[in-house]
Amino acid sequence: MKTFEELFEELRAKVAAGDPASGTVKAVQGGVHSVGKKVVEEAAEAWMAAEHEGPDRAAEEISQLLYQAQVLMLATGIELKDVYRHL
Ligand SMILES: N=c1c2ncn([C@@H]3O[C@H](COP(=O)(O)OP(=O)(O)OP(=O)(O)O)[C@@H](O)[C@H]3O)c2ncn1[C@@H]1O[C@H](COP(=O)(O)O)[C@@H](O)[C@H]1O
Repeated sequence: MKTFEELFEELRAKVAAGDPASGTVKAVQGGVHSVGKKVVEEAAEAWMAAEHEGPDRAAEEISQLLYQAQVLMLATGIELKDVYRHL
């Protein structure tokens, strides 16, 4: 189990190091347009799971949505504090 902040730090470090085994590094290299499509895809899957598949499946899809949101932040050069100041 990991928190939102712990996941972001893990992904940030992998991107900074250019870890060749990391799917996140590949996704960030694919650019904002490609990552943005994954955000929309996971948002739709989270919605469908919440409406039709129950809370466990919804939680799983929401975790993927949060992950893709973090990948979008990394692809855009946005840090946690840049987002948090809007909350
Ligand atoms: N939380 C995630 C995570 N959620 C989703 N994904 C990836 O995002 C992609 C989602 O693509 P798809 O929509 O095709 O997923 P899917 O397999 O069809 O599943 P569904 O959405 O249909 O349920 C897949 O490649 C997943 O592996 C994730 N990849 C990584 N993480 C975390 O990020 C860490 C670093 O990962 P790497 O960068 O790969 O080392 C990992 O340890 C995990 O903690």
